[in-house]
Amino acid sequence: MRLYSKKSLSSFKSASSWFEIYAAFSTLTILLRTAINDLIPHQFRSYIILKLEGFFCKYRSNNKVSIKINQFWDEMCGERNELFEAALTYLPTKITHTYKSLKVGRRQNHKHLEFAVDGGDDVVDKFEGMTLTWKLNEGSKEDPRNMKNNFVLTFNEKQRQMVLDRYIPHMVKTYEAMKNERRILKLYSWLNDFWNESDLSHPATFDSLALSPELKKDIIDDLDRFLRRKDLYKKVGKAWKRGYLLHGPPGTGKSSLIAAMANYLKFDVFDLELSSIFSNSDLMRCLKEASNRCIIVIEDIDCNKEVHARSNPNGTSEDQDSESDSEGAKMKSKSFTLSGLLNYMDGLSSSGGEERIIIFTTNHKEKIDPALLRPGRMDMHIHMSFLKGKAFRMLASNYLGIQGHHPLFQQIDDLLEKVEITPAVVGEQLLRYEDPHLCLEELVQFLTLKVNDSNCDSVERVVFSRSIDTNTPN
Ligand SMILES: Nc1ncnc2c1ncn2[C@@H]1O[C@H](COP(=O)(O)OP(=O)(O)OP(=O)(O)O)[C@@H](O)[C@H]1O
Repeated sequence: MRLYSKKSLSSFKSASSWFEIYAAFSTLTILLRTAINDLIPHQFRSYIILKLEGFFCKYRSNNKVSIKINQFWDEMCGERNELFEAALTYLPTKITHTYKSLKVGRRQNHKHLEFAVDGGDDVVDKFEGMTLTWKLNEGSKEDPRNMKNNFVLTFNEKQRQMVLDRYIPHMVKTYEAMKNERRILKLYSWLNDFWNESDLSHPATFDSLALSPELKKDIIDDLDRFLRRKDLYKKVGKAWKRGYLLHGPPGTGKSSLIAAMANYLKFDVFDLELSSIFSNSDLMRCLKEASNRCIIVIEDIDCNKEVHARSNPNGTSEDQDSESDSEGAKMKSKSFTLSGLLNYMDGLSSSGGEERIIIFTTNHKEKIDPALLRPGRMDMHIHMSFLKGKAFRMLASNYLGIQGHHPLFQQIDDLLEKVEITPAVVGEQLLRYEDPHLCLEELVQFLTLKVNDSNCDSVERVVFSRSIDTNTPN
């Protein structure tokens, strides 16, 4: 019994001493907290906390973090995430020979094989001393509409800022360069209120164009200068766009030059038929919907009634008044005017700040409203003329593989000086035989006939006009 009471007494003592320690510790904590709160300013306290966190983070340096890159930025409206596309293109360049899940394929009409990673294996990339691991998570394969794929990029927590500031931009830049290199250019035509897309398969390049070398150089220099001058355009407050007017007879290569420019710049082409535009707001919408880094082409601008009808306040052409009532009413709703087009050309109605090239073509420059032709709207007027000596050498080189001199060249040059003939017609002649020499001999005969014909024509014309003169009563 005594033993029991001694034991309980000692346990009571030890409990009370624990309690005393706890009470003293609590009091000290409260005192410290009050002192810290009262004496140390708030900003200084935050700074110390930050430093302490940083210090302890060092001991957690192997912590991994991940970022997720979804296929769609906004899944509701199907807006694609370009970073996902960038990763999809970039990662196949980073796989090693041990990678097990590579997909290989070639799209229809594409020149290059394409590679893609799939979710079976991680891709490990090294960049500026960092190791980054990519994993593709594929969504439901049963329902392709619900395929919400994503990439998970895992790296060391310490490198978070480096990844965001340097690695991701590096990946996007590589992707842009690869995209440009392999790109299939697109041709868009405005039909039924939207741009219809197809591949631009026109093979023309500046090398294949028969143009005088000086003109070719001027055009290339002008394009290069325009692309280099983004900052200058911004500084002087001009929209970053350049207008070209291509004029000349049919078959002199206006369309071929547009394709050569597109292939040179790697710009898509938006071909706008003005007769499918019914109002200025239509015009603005379709021009705004054209992507940046593109060439907007308005062909045969001289053939467009609305563009001629600037002086008419309603913007409707005179011919329209003679239309039947219902047709007339429909046409009256057409309020597309030249001034709408001029506003766009002046940059008032353009959207983004990216480069755009606008090309008008015409067979009759003299019929175009001078307002459209002034610099700032049409910056460079390019005359596509009939075929002459220097340009013919290029056709001979491209079509027949004749580099340098050929004994028939001088004769052909002389004949070309006497006749107006387009590169399209001569090109057809050069395709007739496989033997280059035979082709040139036939061309000499063809041109000689043309020269004789044109001489006869002019003789006939003189005779005809004389006979009119003699028949005309005084
Ligand atoms: N300068 C040229 N260099 C090389 N080929 C040319 C040239 N001009 C015309 N051609 C050849 O003639 C064909 C027709 O030329 P293109 O359609 O470019 O002429 P265009 O001036 O646009 O004619 P149109 O005014 O009738 O549209 C082209 O497919 C091309 O093969």
